Amino acid sequence: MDIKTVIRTIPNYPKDGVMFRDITTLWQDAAGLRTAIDQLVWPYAGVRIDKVAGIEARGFVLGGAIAHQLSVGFVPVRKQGKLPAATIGEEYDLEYGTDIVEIHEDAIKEGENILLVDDLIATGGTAEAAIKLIRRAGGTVVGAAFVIDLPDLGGRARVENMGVNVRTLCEFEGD
Ligand SMILES: O=P(O)(O)OC[C@H]1O[C@H](OP(=O)(O)OP(=O)(O)O)[C@H](O)[C@@H]1O
Ligand SMILES: Nc1ncnc2[nH]cnc12
Repeated sequence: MDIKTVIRTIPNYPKDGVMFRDITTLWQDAAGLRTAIDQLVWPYAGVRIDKVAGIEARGFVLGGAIAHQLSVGFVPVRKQGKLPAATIGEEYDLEYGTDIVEIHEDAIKEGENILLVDDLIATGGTAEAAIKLIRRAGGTVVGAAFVIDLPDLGGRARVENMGVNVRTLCEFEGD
């Protein structure tokens, strides 16, 4: 099945000029969700993965399903102030201003292999911050998996320049 055909586009959301790629229409399609999870996971067959890290909020849905499929644990990468125990954080740039993502400081152990998961990569700023966090915690990022790539925004190259292998399932040009 063609994953791209079940991703809905909402023009001018959340603001004028943005073509919002809405993955909820893929999630609500049983075949679409199953296909996306299977296609994201199969390249990592035979690769040692100790945990999946998923980025808030849409990366939680996909990352949770992938962790289950791989029979490994899941680490939430959350926006600042949402995690209850001691955290480490990393700042990243937004279009206007900055934000911070955090993980629990005991979520990843030295030497663990981590697969990073999110729904979409745009500028790559969020993924870059998550990779820095995982590395600071002692983890090795063995791959970064996304359903959607917005290639015009350069995120894939940014993450690959950090030495991380990137897997994406479809591209939307012109964002
Ligand atoms: O590559 P980037 O330019 O960093 O953008 C990609 C990020 O933006 C979206 O999340 P958003 O920050 O909108 O949060 P949400 O999932 O909580 O809505 C998306 O789910 C990625 O996490
Ligand atoms: N165009 C877009 N659609 C959905 N999520 C996004 N995150 C950043 N850009 C996006």
